[in-house]
Amino acid sequence: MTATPQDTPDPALRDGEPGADVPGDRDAFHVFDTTLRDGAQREGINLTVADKLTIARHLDEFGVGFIEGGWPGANPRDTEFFQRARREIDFRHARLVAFGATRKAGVAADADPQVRALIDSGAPVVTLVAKAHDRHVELALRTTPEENLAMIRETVQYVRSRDRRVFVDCEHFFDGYAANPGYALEVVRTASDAGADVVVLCDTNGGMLPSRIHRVVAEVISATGARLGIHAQDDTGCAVANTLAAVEAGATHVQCTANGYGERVGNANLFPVVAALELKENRRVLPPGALAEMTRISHAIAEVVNLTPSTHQPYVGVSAFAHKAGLHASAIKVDPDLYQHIDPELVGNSMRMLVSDMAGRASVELKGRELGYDLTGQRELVGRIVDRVKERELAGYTYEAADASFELLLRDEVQGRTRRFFRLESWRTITDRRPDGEQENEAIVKLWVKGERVVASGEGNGPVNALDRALRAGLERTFPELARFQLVDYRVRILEGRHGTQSATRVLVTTGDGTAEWSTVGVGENVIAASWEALQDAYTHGLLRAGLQPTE
Ligand SMILES: CC(=O)SCCNC(=O)CCNC(=O)[C@H](O)C(C)(C)COP(=O)(O)OP(=O)(O)OC[C@H]1O[C@@H](n2cnc3c(N)ncnc32)[C@H](O)[C@@H]1OP(=O)(O)O
Ligand SMILES: CC(=O)C(=O)O
Repeated sequence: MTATPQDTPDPALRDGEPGADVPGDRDAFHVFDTTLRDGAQREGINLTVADKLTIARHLDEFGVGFIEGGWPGANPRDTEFFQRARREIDFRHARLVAFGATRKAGVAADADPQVRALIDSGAPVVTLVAKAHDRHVELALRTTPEENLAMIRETVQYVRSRDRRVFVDCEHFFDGYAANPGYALEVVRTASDAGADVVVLCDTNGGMLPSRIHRVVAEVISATGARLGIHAQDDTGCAVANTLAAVEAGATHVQCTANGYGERVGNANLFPVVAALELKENRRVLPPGALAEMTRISHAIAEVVNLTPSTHQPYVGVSAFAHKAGLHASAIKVDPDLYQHIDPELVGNSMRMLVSDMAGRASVELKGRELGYDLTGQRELVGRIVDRVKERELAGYTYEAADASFELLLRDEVQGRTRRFFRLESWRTITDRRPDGEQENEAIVKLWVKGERVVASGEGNGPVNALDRALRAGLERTFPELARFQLVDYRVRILEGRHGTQSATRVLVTTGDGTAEWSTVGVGENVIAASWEALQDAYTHGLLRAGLQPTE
């Protein structure tokens, strides 16, 4: 076959770092990311080429060793990704990996268009997925066990002959090993002897538990001497544990995805895996300083895939170091280590205190400190704040999700009086359904601002929007800062469903000014009253943030 320009790996990726085969690297531990291939197999993720390039940049910056970019030749998007990644990304840490299958049964490797596409991608590393379970060979490939071994051997040899480094993903390895260990081991030996650098044992159906993974990995190393990797799906919720168990048994290559995205319920989550290896096992698997960027990188990738970051994700979730229970806070006041497994800053996260009806004095004192109030030694004041929080939470307020409303409550107690930028005389909303079916919403607010009575009105697409506009109209002349405030999020919850439409309503509002966001809460007999209260707190907090002093 005549050599085409793509027959050699991209020159920029060929020699030295980052490159194809780097002398000495064979012994290094591999952090292999497959967000762009297996992660993209998650329901609900639909990445453009631009999204994939952005994620690849984030992963390279984080310091993973390998980025599996997709399956070139399977779809135009993945093919284009490899062309553009080579041109547009100056990889500092990672090597780009093209994923594909072994040659088809009965077809020569160099004549199989899917295998050619792997070479044409220009990627210096190729992962070949191979069948390791004899039942799959028979039913899915519809070929003989011997032909499957030949498919693996010849495809690895062909890709090696084109100067690519090869990893072989043994699909369904653990199930195959349970059913026919002799054949599964033969697959590993065939791949390794043909020149695969790493033979990756895959728990494709994700049904394994850590003890089994540990035992099998140890047995395969002892029977074959091959360098092994692990690829664990998360169907039992054990993918991270399974990955760590494989490493403990001798695997030196871990395949993971950012935030655990992947087929069905997902893959081993990259972030807890690398954090465990670095912080618990004391293994250096990332460049120095990378771990401290982990929370930022995790959230940035979630943003690109357009999924809300999981608040409860280990290490990087916003709740990962959030403390709600009063007893915890009282110990944390003495030493944060008493209720935290690591210092959150090691992974770029931070400790947060939550104030709720489960808080005690220590929670309020620590939260006060977080907000810039020193409440040390003020037992009576702190006790009063705790009591008010518990009373208001009983009435339906929730302060753990509304820091700004809590800060106003705390400020009022510290100052011993309530001062605001405006005082409400009354508000009214009117919703009309016209005969033509259109709706009109209007609101009127009567306020006192700096000693003056202000009457303002507003129209909106709903009564709350009209009320918000009327409030802004009444205040904007005195407080032009309000123009910067934007409603970022608005959530309504009915508190006592059993009362139907008469239930109490809680509204949570998040407001931003382009530099920060803050959340406020309101509770009322209806959604408009609750919204008014949350909006009032939102504007008050925003004006305080802007450095203004309340007068009313
Ligand atoms: C466990 C994993 O997640 S592996 C990754 C799976 N990812 C994907 O499937 C996403 C991308 N896939 C695709 O776009 C398509 O499936 C393609 C382009 C790869 C193939 O499409 P098609 O040619 O239409 O085949 P189809 O998807 O119906 O079936 C897969 C074929 O690959 C064969 N195959 C499956 N595994 C292997 C293997 N390890 N080695 C060789 N051939 C294989 C199957 O036997 C089947 O062959 P057949 O077409 O002769 O029946
Ligand atoms: C290769 C792969 O994604 C799997 O076996 O799950």
